[in-house]
Amino acid sequence: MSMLTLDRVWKSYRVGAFGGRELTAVRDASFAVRPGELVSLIGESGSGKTTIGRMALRLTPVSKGAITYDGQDVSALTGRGLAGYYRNVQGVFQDPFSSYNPIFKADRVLHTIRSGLFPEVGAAEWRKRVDAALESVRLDPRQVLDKYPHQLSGGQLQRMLIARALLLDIRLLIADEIISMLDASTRIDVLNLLGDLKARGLGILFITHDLSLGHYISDRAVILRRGVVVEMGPTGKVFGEPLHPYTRTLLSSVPQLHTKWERTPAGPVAGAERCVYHELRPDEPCEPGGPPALASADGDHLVGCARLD
Ligand SMILES: Nc1ncnc2c1ncn2[C@@H]1O[C@H](COP(=O)(O)OP(=O)(O)OP(=O)(O)O)[C@@H](O)[C@H]1O
Repeated sequence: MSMLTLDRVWKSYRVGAFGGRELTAVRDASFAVRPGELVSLIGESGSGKTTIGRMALRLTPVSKGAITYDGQDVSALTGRGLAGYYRNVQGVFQDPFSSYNPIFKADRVLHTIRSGLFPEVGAAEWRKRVDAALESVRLDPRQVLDKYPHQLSGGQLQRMLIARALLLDIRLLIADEIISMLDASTRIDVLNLLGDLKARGLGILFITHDLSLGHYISDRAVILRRGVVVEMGPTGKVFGEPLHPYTRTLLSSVPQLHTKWERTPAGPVAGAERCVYHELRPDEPCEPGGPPALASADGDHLVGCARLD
Protein backbone atom coordinates (compact mmCIF):
# COMPACT_ATOMS: atom_id res chain seq x y z
CA MET A 1 0.00 0.00 0.00
CA SER A 2 1.12 3.52 -0.74
CA MET A 3 2.02 5.66 2.23
CA LEU A 4 1.89 9.03 0.50
CA THR A 5 -0.54 9.57 -2.35
CA LEU A 6 -1.20 12.66 -4.40
CA ASP A 7 -4.59 12.47 -6.00
CA ARG A 8 -5.18 15.09 -8.69
CA VAL A 9 -3.46 17.80 -6.72
CA TRP A 10 -3.49 21.44 -7.82
CA LYS A 11 -1.74 24.43 -6.32
CA SER A 12 -2.35 28.05 -7.22
CA TYR A 13 -0.57 30.99 -5.66
CA ARG A 14 -1.91 34.53 -5.56
CA VAL A 15 0.74 36.74 -7.07
CA GLY A 16 1.15 40.28 -8.35
CA ALA A 17 0.16 43.52 -6.69
CA PHE A 18 -2.43 42.80 -3.98
CA GLY A 19 -2.50 39.15 -5.03
CA GLY A 20 -4.54 40.04 -8.09
CA ARG A 21 -3.18 37.32 -10.34
CA GLU A 22 -3.18 33.55 -9.98
CA LEU A 23 -0.18 31.40 -10.77
CA THR A 24 -0.85 27.68 -11.11
CA ALA A 25 2.29 25.97 -9.86
CA VAL A 26 0.97 22.38 -9.84
CA ARG A 27 -1.73 20.98 -12.12
CA ASP A 28 -3.57 17.78 -11.55
CA ALA A 29 -0.59 15.85 -10.19
CA SER A 30 -1.08 12.25 -9.10
CA PHE A 31 1.56 9.81 -7.90
CA ALA A 32 2.44 7.79 -4.84
CA VAL A 33 5.39 6.84 -2.65
CA ARG A 34 5.41 3.40 -1.05
CA PRO A 35 7.39 2.11 1.93
CA GLY A 36 10.97 1.22 1.04
CA GLU A 37 10.72 3.06 -2.25
CA LEU A 38 12.64 6.06 -3.46
CA VAL A 39 10.67 8.18 -5.89
CA SER A 40 12.54 10.92 -7.73
CA LEU A 41 10.55 14.00 -8.56
CA ILE A 42 12.48 15.56 -11.40
CA GLY A 43 11.99 18.84 -13.21
CA GLU A 44 13.60 22.13 -14.07
CA SER A 45 13.67 25.10 -11.78
CA GLY A 46 10.16 26.47 -11.33
CA SER A 47 8.41 23.26 -12.37
CA GLY A 48 6.66 22.94 -9.00
CA LYS A 49 8.79 20.32 -7.24
CA THR A 50 9.30 22.24 -4.02
CA THR A 51 5.64 23.20 -3.98
CA ILE A 52 4.70 19.51 -4.04
CA GLY A 53 7.13 18.76 -1.19
CA ARG A 54 5.81 21.67 0.84
CA MET A 55 2.22 20.61 0.33
CA ALA A 56 3.08 17.08 1.44
CA LEU A 57 4.66 18.56 4.58
CA ARG A 58 1.65 20.81 5.09
CA LEU A 59 3.80 23.90 4.84
CA THR A 60 1.45 25.25 2.20
CA PRO A 61 -2.18 24.26 1.57
CA VAL A 62 -3.39 22.20 -1.39
CA SER A 63 -5.70 24.22 -3.67
CA LYS A 64 -7.60 21.27 -5.14
CA GLY A 65 -7.34 17.48 -4.95
CA ALA A 66 -5.95 15.59 -1.99
CA ILE A 67 -2.73 14.36 -0.46
CA THR A 68 -3.27 11.34 1.71
CA TYR A 69 -0.99 9.49 4.08
CA ASP A 70 -2.00 5.91 4.84
CA GLY A 71 -5.39 6.81 3.42
CA GLN A 72 -5.92 9.89 5.61
CA ASP A 73 -6.30 13.32 4.07
CA VAL A 74 -3.24 15.24 5.24
CA SER A 75 -5.05 18.60 4.96
CA ALA A 76 -7.66 17.48 7.46
CA LEU A 77 -5.19 16.56 10.21
CA THR A 78 -5.25 18.63 13.37
CA GLY A 79 -3.90 18.37 16.92
CA ARG A 80 -2.69 14.89 17.75
CA GLY A 81 -3.30 13.62 14.24
CA LEU A 82 -1.00 16.29 12.86
CA ALA A 83 1.63 15.69 15.53
CA GLY A 84 1.47 11.98 14.65
CA TYR A 85 1.94 12.84 11.00
CA TYR A 86 5.14 14.75 11.72
CA ARG A 87 6.38 11.79 13.75
CA ASN A 88 6.15 9.81 10.52
CA VAL A 89 6.94 12.34 7.84
CA GLN A 90 9.77 14.87 7.86
CA GLY A 91 11.49 17.07 5.32
CA VAL A 92 15.12 17.91 4.74
CA PHE A 93 15.88 20.85 2.45
CA GLN A 94 18.53 22.15 0.14
CA ASP A 95 20.32 24.59 2.38
CA PRO A 96 21.30 22.82 5.60
CA PHE A 97 22.68 26.04 7.13
CA SER A 98 19.26 27.68 7.16
CA SER A 99 17.87 24.90 9.35
CA TYR A 100 20.25 25.73 12.18
CA ASN A 101 20.33 28.69 14.50
CA PRO A 102 23.94 29.92 14.37
CA ILE A 103 23.96 30.91 18.04
CA PHE A 104 23.17 27.41 19.27
CA LYS A 105 25.28 24.31 19.00
CA ALA A 106 24.26 22.18 16.05
CA ASP A 107 23.28 19.15 18.13
CA ARG A 108 20.49 21.19 19.67
CA VAL A 109 18.33 19.97 16.73
CA LEU A 110 18.79 16.46 18.13
CA HIS A 111 18.24 17.28 21.79
CA THR A 112 15.13 19.41 21.46
CA ILE A 113 13.30 16.40 20.04
CA ARG A 114 13.66 14.65 23.39
CA SER A 115 12.11 17.40 25.46
CA GLY A 116 9.33 17.91 22.94
CA LEU A 117 8.45 14.38 21.94
CA PHE A 118 10.21 11.82 24.12
CA PRO A 119 10.17 13.30 27.65
CA GLU A 120 9.93 9.79 29.08
CA VAL A 121 13.34 8.82 27.72
CA GLY A 122 16.18 9.36 30.20
CA ALA A 123 19.25 11.45 29.33
CA ALA A 124 21.64 8.50 29.12
CA GLU A 125 19.30 6.50 26.91
CA TRP A 126 18.74 9.54 24.68
CA ARG A 127 22.47 10.01 24.32
CA LYS A 128 22.72 6.41 23.14
CA ARG A 129 19.98 6.98 20.59
CA VAL A 130 21.65 10.17 19.33
CA ASP A 131 24.95 8.33 18.91
CA ALA A 132 23.24 5.49 17.05
CA ALA A 133 21.39 7.91 14.75
CA LEU A 134 24.60 9.80 14.00
CA GLU A 135 26.49 6.61 13.32
CA SER A 136 23.76 5.43 10.95
CA VAL A 137 24.31 8.58 8.87
CA ARG A 138 28.04 7.86 9.04
CA LEU A 139 28.91 10.71 11.36
CA ASP A 140 31.30 10.30 14.24
CA PRO A 141 29.45 11.66 17.30
CA ARG A 142 32.74 12.84 18.81
CA GLN A 143 33.40 14.98 15.76
CA VAL A 144 30.03 16.66 15.47
CA LEU A 145 28.50 16.91 18.92
CA ASP A 146 29.12 20.08 20.89
CA LYS A 147 29.98 22.07 17.74
CA TYR A 148 28.45 25.23 16.33
CA PRO A 149 26.98 25.11 12.80
CA HIS A 150 29.87 27.14 11.35
CA GLN A 151 32.31 24.53 12.65
CA LEU A 152 30.68 21.81 10.55
CA SER A 153 30.54 21.25 6.80
CA GLY A 154 27.36 21.40 4.74
CA GLY A 155 27.49 17.62 4.34
CA GLN A 156 27.80 17.09 8.09
CA LEU A 157 24.90 19.44 8.79
CA GLN A 158 22.79 17.78 6.13
CA ARG A 159 23.48 14.35 7.61
CA MET A 160 22.70 15.62 11.06
CA LEU A 161 19.27 16.66 9.79
CA ILE A 162 18.77 13.19 8.40
CA ALA A 163 19.86 11.79 11.79
CA ARG A 164 17.24 14.00 13.39
CA ALA A 165 14.61 12.52 11.10
CA LEU A 166 15.82 9.04 12.08
CA LEU A 167 15.60 9.83 15.78
CA LEU A 168 11.98 10.61 15.17
CA ASP A 169 11.79 7.13 13.63
CA ILE A 170 10.04 8.50 10.58
CA ARG A 171 8.59 6.40 7.76
CA LEU A 172 8.75 8.93 4.96
CA LEU A 173 11.46 11.44 4.16
CA ILE A 174 10.88 14.34 1.82
CA ALA A 175 14.32 15.30 0.59
CA ASP A 176 14.27 18.52 -1.39
CA GLU A 177 17.48 19.08 -3.38
CA ILE A 178 19.43 17.85 -0.39
CA ILE A 179 22.60 17.18 -2.28
CA SER A 180 22.69 20.14 -4.65
CA MET A 181 24.88 22.16 -2.32
CA LEU A 182 27.28 19.38 -1.43
CA ASP A 183 30.57 18.62 -3.08
CA ALA A 184 30.78 15.64 -5.40
CA SER A 185 32.17 13.05 -3.00
CA THR A 186 29.80 14.03 -0.19
CA ARG A 187 26.92 13.77 -2.64
CA ILE A 188 27.70 10.14 -3.30
CA ASP A 189 27.92 9.49 0.45
CA VAL A 190 24.53 11.06 1.08
CA LEU A 191 23.04 9.16 -1.88
CA ASN A 192 24.42 5.91 -0.52
CA LEU A 193 22.96 6.81 2.84
CA LEU A 194 19.54 7.28 1.26
CA GLY A 195 19.98 3.85 -0.30
CA ASP A 196 20.59 2.38 3.18
CA LEU A 197 17.55 4.13 4.61
CA LYS A 198 15.41 2.81 1.79
CA ALA A 199 16.64 -0.69 2.53
CA ARG A 200 15.43 -0.17 6.10
CA GLY A 201 11.92 0.45 4.77
CA LEU A 202 11.86 4.24 4.66
CA GLY A 203 9.91 5.79 1.79
CA ILE A 204 11.74 8.71 0.21
CA LEU A 205 10.50 11.48 -2.06
CA PHE A 206 13.71 12.72 -3.62
CA ILE A 207 13.22 16.10 -5.23
CA THR A 208 15.91 17.03 -7.74
CA HIS A 209 16.57 18.97 -10.90
CA ASP A 210 19.53 16.75 -11.62
CA LEU A 211 18.67 13.77 -13.74
CA SER A 212 21.91 11.96 -13.29
CA LEU A 213 21.42 11.96 -9.52
CA GLY A 214 17.78 11.00 -9.86
CA HIS A 215 18.82 7.99 -11.85
CA TYR A 216 21.44 6.80 -9.43
CA ILE A 217 19.24 5.62 -6.59
CA SER A 218 15.62 5.92 -7.54
CA ASP A 219 13.09 3.15 -8.01
CA ARG A 220 10.58 5.31 -9.78
CA ALA A 221 10.82 8.64 -11.53
CA VAL A 222 8.17 11.30 -11.88
CA ILE A 223 8.94 13.96 -14.49
CA LEU A 224 7.37 17.33 -13.86
CA ARG A 225 7.12 20.08 -16.44
CA ARG A 226 5.51 23.39 -15.59
CA GLY A 227 3.52 21.84 -12.79
CA VAL A 228 2.30 18.90 -14.87
CA VAL A 229 3.45 15.30 -14.51
CA VAL A 230 4.36 14.43 -18.09
CA GLU A 231 5.80 10.97 -17.53
CA MET A 232 6.39 8.54 -14.71
CA GLY A 233 7.31 4.95 -14.12
CA PRO A 234 10.12 2.66 -13.05
CA THR A 235 13.32 4.69 -13.36
CA GLY A 236 14.91 2.20 -15.77
CA LYS A 237 11.99 2.54 -18.17
CA VAL A 238 11.65 6.31 -17.92
CA PHE A 239 15.37 6.81 -18.47
CA GLY A 240 15.85 3.89 -20.85
CA GLU A 241 12.82 4.44 -23.06
CA PRO A 242 11.62 8.00 -22.44
CA LEU A 243 8.24 8.51 -24.10
CA HIS A 244 7.56 12.18 -23.60
CA PRO A 245 9.59 14.62 -25.69
CA TYR A 246 10.28 16.69 -22.57
CA THR A 247 11.87 13.72 -20.82
CA ARG A 248 13.98 13.13 -23.91
CA THR A 249 14.98 16.80 -23.97
CA LEU A 250 15.94 16.67 -20.31
CA LEU A 251 17.95 13.51 -20.81
CA SER A 252 19.77 14.87 -23.80
CA SER A 253 20.64 18.03 -21.89
CA VAL A 254 22.38 16.25 -19.04
CA PRO A 255 25.83 17.78 -19.07
CA GLN A 256 28.43 15.53 -20.59
CA LEU A 257 32.16 15.68 -20.35
CA HIS A 258 33.82 17.71 -23.08
CA THR A 259 30.55 19.14 -24.42
CA LYS A 260 29.16 22.54 -23.69
CA TRP A 261 25.93 22.34 -21.75
CA GLU A 262 23.00 24.31 -23.14
CA ARG A 263 20.01 24.83 -20.88
CA THR A 264 16.80 23.17 -21.99
CA PRO A 265 14.88 25.58 -24.18
CA ALA A 266 11.69 27.22 -22.96
CA GLY A 267 8.49 26.84 -24.97
CA PRO A 268 7.16 23.77 -26.75
CA VAL A 269 9.54 20.88 -26.56
CA ALA A 270 11.18 19.51 -29.65
CA GLY A 271 9.71 16.32 -31.02
CA ALA A 272 6.20 17.09 -29.74
CA GLU A 273 4.78 16.14 -33.12
CA ARG A 274 4.93 12.50 -32.00
CA CYS A 275 2.57 12.10 -29.07
CA VAL A 276 2.68 8.63 -27.52
CA TYR A 277 -0.29 9.57 -25.35
CA HIS A 278 -2.47 10.08 -28.42
CA GLU A 279 -1.13 6.97 -30.09
CA LEU A 280 -2.50 5.14 -27.05
CA ARG A 281 -5.67 7.22 -26.74
CA PRO A 282 -6.50 8.52 -30.21
CA ASP A 283 -10.01 9.56 -29.25
CA GLU A 284 -8.99 11.95 -26.46
CA PRO A 285 -9.28 15.60 -27.43
CA CYS A 286 -6.09 17.63 -27.42
CA GLU A 287 -6.82 21.10 -26.19
CA PRO A 288 -5.80 23.37 -23.35
CA GLY A 289 -7.03 21.94 -20.10
CA GLY A 290 -7.30 18.66 -22.06
CA PRO A 291 -6.40 15.10 -21.16
CA PRO A 292 -6.18 15.03 -17.36
CA ALA A 293 -4.83 11.54 -16.83
CA LEU A 294 -1.70 9.85 -18.10
CA ALA A 295 -1.91 6.88 -20.45
CA SER A 296 -0.21 3.60 -19.68
CA ALA A 297 2.34 2.70 -22.32
CA ASP A 298 3.67 -0.37 -20.58
CA GLY A 299 2.20 -1.36 -17.22
CA ASP A 300 3.20 1.34 -14.75
CA HIS A 301 5.11 3.40 -17.32
CA LEU A 302 2.75 6.33 -17.89
CA VAL A 303 2.93 9.23 -20.30
CA GLY A 304 1.04 12.48 -20.80
CA CYS A 305 0.12 14.37 -23.94
CA ALA A 306 3.13 15.85 -25.72
CA ARG A 307 1.23 18.71 -27.27
CA LEU A 308 -0.36 20.30 -24.24
CA ASP A 309 1.43 23.41 -23.16
N1 LIG B 1 4.99 31.33 -2.12
C1 LIG B 1 4.86 31.51 -3.43
N2 LIG B 1 4.12 32.53 -3.92
C2 LIG B 1 3.97 32.72 -5.24
N3 LIG B 1 4.53 31.93 -6.19
C3 LIG B 1 5.28 30.92 -5.78
C4 LIG B 1 5.50 30.65 -4.38
N4 LIG B 1 6.30 29.54 -4.27
C5 LIG B 1 6.56 29.15 -5.53
N5 LIG B 1 5.96 29.96 -6.44
C6 LIG B 1 6.00 29.82 -7.91
O1 LIG B 1 5.52 28.53 -8.23
C7 LIG B 1 6.28 27.95 -9.29
C8 LIG B 1 6.87 26.64 -8.84
O2 LIG B 1 7.86 26.91 -7.86
P1 LIG B 1 8.65 25.76 -7.07
O3 LIG B 1 9.56 26.41 -6.11
O4 LIG B 1 7.66 24.79 -6.55
O5 LIG B 1 9.46 25.08 -8.26
P2 LIG B 1 10.74 24.13 -8.20
O6 LIG B 1 10.57 23.15 -9.30
O7 LIG B 1 10.91 23.59 -6.83
O8 LIG B 1 11.90 25.13 -8.56
P3 LIG B 1 13.34 25.31 -7.86
O9 LIG B 1 14.11 24.07 -8.20
O10 LIG B 1 13.87 26.54 -8.51
O11 LIG B 1 13.06 25.48 -6.40
C9 LIG B 1 7.30 28.99 -9.69
O12 LIG B 1 6.78 29.73 -10.78
C10 LIG B 1 7.42 29.87 -8.46
O13 LIG B 1 7.77 31.18 -8.81
